[in-house]
Amino acid sequence: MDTRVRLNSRAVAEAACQALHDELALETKPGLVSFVDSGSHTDMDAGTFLRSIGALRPFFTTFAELGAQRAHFRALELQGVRAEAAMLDATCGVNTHRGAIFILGLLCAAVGWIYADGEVPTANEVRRTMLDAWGADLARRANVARESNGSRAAQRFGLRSISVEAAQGFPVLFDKVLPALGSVPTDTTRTDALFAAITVLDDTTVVHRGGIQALVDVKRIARDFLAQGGAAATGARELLRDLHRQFVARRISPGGAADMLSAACFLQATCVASASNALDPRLRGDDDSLSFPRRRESKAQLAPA
Ligand SMILES: CC(C)(COP(=O)(O)OP(=O)(O)OC[C@H]1O[C@@H](n2cnc3c(N)ncnc32)[C@H](O[C@H]2O[C@H](COP(=O)(O)OP(=O)(O)OP(=O)(O)O)[C@@H](O)[C@H]2O)[C@@H]1O)[C@@H](O)C(=O)NCCC(=O)NCCS
Ligand SMILES: Nc1ncnc2[nH]cnc12
Repeated sequence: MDTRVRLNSRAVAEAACQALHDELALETKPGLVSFVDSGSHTDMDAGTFLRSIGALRPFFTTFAELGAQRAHFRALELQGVRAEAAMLDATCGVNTHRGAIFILGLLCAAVGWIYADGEVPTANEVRRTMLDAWGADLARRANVARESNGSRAAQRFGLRSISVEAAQGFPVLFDKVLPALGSVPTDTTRTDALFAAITVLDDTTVVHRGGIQALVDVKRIARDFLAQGGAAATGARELLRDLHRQFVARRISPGGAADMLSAACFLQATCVASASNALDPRLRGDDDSLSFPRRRESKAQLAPA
């Protein structure tokens, strides 16, 4: 009997879209868009995000397949540029998911790579695969200045941009946000995971919209929130509503932290705690999905030059 695990790239993409939906659906996120309101944003609402998620689904499928094919970073980059264009097309030019495309694109590709090895992904393995396969390219582009809000803020204040986070293997995501989300995510743990991201992330969206003092303030606010017991504490609902009002009054939106939450939800759904755990049957490739023989070479050797 063939016991190899196979890649179902469409199921990986579905997990990515579900993760984006889970983040959107979480209510009373400070300054962020949900089904309740548009937070600090005047140019987008939940409908804008839903259109964006719908447009991104096929791109996540391709990211997973590119990873399975051991694609060079340049191919991922091109796919990311195309996904951004599709997002802007679906949202009439509004940036809903630029950060999420970058992070989830890399994670989908790493998950695809691991399935192509005939293995079940664990979070550690996803991180290691991403760095082994594309770490050198991520490092090379990490400090390249761009004409973007994020890059300008990072250069001006010496911040850890999304590109630096990626080059270092997303330490905020793997070391802070994913553990805070826990093995059985609930609205309480999703909220705490979001705040865990805010405590440490140099969120350039916050800086672009509110200045550097806003970043200092939101990190302190998030630390205080968690120190008081987080979303499970008595009175947390009221406190969250109050924080939401404060962020909206200052037009602050921690969009980068929201992307970290989506990425953690994706990892939680696609990865097993250890390779011996049972695999979510939806992620098994039992239809026309890609199937690959187990490879023994190192990932670095398999990556095209
Ligand atoms: C590498 C790119 C993602 C470009 O990144 P860059 O650093 O140049 O800056 P931005 O163009 O500003 O985009 C970065 C987005 O990442 C999120 N983010 C911010 N800080 C961090 C951080 N420290 N770590 C991780 N992630 C972070 C954030 O995304 C969220 O906020 C967006 C909404 O913000 P908003 O203010 O409403 O909109 P703006 O357009 O910025 O402002 P206005 O004009 O409206 O006022 C929302 O998208 C959230 O997702 C940052 O926006 C990338 O563009 C790139 O290189 N792409 C090419 C593809 C590629 O290479 N792919 C590789 C494989 S996947
Ligand atoms: N819910 C949300 N609101 C605003 N910006 C975001 N970026 C990612 N998710 C977001």
